[in-house]
Amino acid sequence: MLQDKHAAGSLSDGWSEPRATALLVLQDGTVLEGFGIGAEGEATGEVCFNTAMTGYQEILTDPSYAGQIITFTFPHIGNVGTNDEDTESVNAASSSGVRGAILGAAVTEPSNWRASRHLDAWLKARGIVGLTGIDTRALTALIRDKGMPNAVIAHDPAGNFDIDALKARAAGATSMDGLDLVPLVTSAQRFDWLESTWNLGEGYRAPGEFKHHVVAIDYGVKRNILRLLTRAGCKVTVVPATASAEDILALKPDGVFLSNGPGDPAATGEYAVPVIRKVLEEKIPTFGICLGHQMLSLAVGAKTTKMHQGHHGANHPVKDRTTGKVEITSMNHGFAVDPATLPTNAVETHTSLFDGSNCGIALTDRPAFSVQYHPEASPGPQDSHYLFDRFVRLIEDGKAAKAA
Ligand SMILES: NC(=O)CC[C@H](N)C(=O)O
Repeated sequence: MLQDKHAAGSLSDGWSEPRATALLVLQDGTVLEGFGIGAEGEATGEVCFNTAMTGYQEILTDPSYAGQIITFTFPHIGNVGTNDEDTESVNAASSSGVRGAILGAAVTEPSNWRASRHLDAWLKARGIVGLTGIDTRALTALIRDKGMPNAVIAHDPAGNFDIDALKARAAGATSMDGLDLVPLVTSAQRFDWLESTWNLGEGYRAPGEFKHHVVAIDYGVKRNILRLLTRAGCKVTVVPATASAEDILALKPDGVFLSNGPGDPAATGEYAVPVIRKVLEEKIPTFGICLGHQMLSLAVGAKTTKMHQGHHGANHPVKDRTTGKVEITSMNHGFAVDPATLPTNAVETHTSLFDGSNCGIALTDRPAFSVQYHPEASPGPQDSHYLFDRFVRLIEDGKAAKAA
């Protein structure tokens, strides 16, 4: 299993191995040696494992990972480099997403026609501290057994580390429980999403072609969600997580979207729930993804709990109980809605086939539904794109009912 060469505080045996330029120090005092990549310095956060085999740039730029360090179970990360399109964060503040990256194999020279930058330089530019050469299988097994630990990654090309101090910082790191991390990643101001540069043909809509107006509450929204809402015919206005219900209603939305985002949903719910309750009172069609799902669930009175190891990957099977169909989904969450706490006006529509956890709800007395996983994927399979059409149908039904 994991070796702790540093139990006695010495850095290496002094002659047989190249000197470590980065250390991963877990809260229980376990120390793993590796080679630093990306930004130098230290990163502290909760370590979770992601099992996706592709899409590392989208994963590393998903604002939902703020406050976390990702260990990739797929060993070869970085071999297609990075590019200018696969960034999921929407605004500059979202560069404060994931804090650290743990990789198995050393990063090779990029080999892909889209690559514009080596992963190492890209990580450095985004301030993400990384290390390679870690036994990520053993680390994943440890997380599976003990849950997601807090940890510090320290990267120093000279290999000078104060191990006792690092151990103390890892042990003293703030728990994710109770942390509202949305302020780190939400947009500072309202804006209309009119990204034209992504368009490569199919799905593009010029501003005049939009059929519906959706207000997206930005708890850390991913770019591909905005793209898919746009593709479904919606003009999207993104508002900060702190926008009041009055601000949102003044925009006269046909639908409201509750985005994904980082941290403990219960903490964000303190200010998000009252806003969502007012939107629901107005019977505005509402769709939530991940943190947005947790916010809708909290708004109707359900509870969220912290998961043992969370779900982070691109191959999670989920059953849509309304159709009986199984979809392979993209997931990234460390908290879950406790289905036993759902009120009678909320039904569980989706369930994880890995562990039976709640993956979606729909309200019976309001036009609102949400899913715990990421139907926009990015990365991941596109099985769940149908949910964007489901949202648009809800909007169209709402408009038809108003007109009648
Ligand atoms: N992707 C997300 O929106 C994550 C939601 C929440 N921060 C969780 O970990 O459960």
